[in-house]
Amino acid sequence: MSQTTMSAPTYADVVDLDRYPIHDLASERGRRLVQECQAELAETGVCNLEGFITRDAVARMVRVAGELADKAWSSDRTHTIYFEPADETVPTSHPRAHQVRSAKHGIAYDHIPGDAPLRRLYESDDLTAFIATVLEKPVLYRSADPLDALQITTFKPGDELGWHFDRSEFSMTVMYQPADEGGEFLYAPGLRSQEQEHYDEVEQVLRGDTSRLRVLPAAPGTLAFFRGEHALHTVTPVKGETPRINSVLTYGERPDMRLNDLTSELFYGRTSS
Ligand SMILES: O=C(O)CCC(=O)C(=O)O
Ligand SMILES: [Fe+2]
Repeated sequence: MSQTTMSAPTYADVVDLDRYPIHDLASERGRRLVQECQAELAETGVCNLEGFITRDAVARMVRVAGELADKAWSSDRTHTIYFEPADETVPTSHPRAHQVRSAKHGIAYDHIPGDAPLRRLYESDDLTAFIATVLEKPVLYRSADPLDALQITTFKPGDELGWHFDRSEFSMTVMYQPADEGGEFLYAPGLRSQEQEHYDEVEQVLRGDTSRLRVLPAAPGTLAFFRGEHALHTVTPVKGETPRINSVLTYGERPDMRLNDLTSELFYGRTSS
């Protein structure tokens, strides 16, 4: 009797594969998972997969973050929501001139050990293929940025991430430890598009209009993905004692995607070029 053997994925201990069979997308359950994600993305602008990362992998990543704490770059700076220099030709209330504050502690990709659970998952082609399938992209690439492709971020009390559009097309976030209070991911899905900047709508959000905003649920082990290039988003200031710890995994449709020097200096204190 012949038997088909499939070798276990290199990230089999990292993902709850019974619930989220990203190693077997062609199966009926795999196809259903893709369809559910697509429906959620279409409806809410985000696909939020609770319990995607195993409890053990979450605990190990919290440990890795602690062990690498002295490698983290601590930033506390203002910047524009586009991560570009402020436009001095427009009024200060205009989105191109508006300044926000970001303060966080970022451990760059090149510091994360090769055997860390999230690094093994990020570097697996299965995860990239899963996202590409959900987004109906014929091809998708992991970021080519040696610092920003994958990182671990700690937000301590008072830290926050100001309103912004991502420089990368797609991001995934993985939550390891939410804050007791604050540290919420707020977003306005599809606020701008490839064709249109929608400055008026952006300015309304920056002025405090909450009508377009959604909150992303953030239990430990949740993996979420969204089009951060088009959704204006923020992480609200962390309150209480527990630091918020998560990772961002970045992707693009081009194989050569990297941060601009301004953003790299801001979040890692160095550039990779
Ligand atoms: O920490 C988060 O939940 C989001 C991070 C983010 O938006 C970013 O790094 O660009
Ligand atoms: Fe972002």
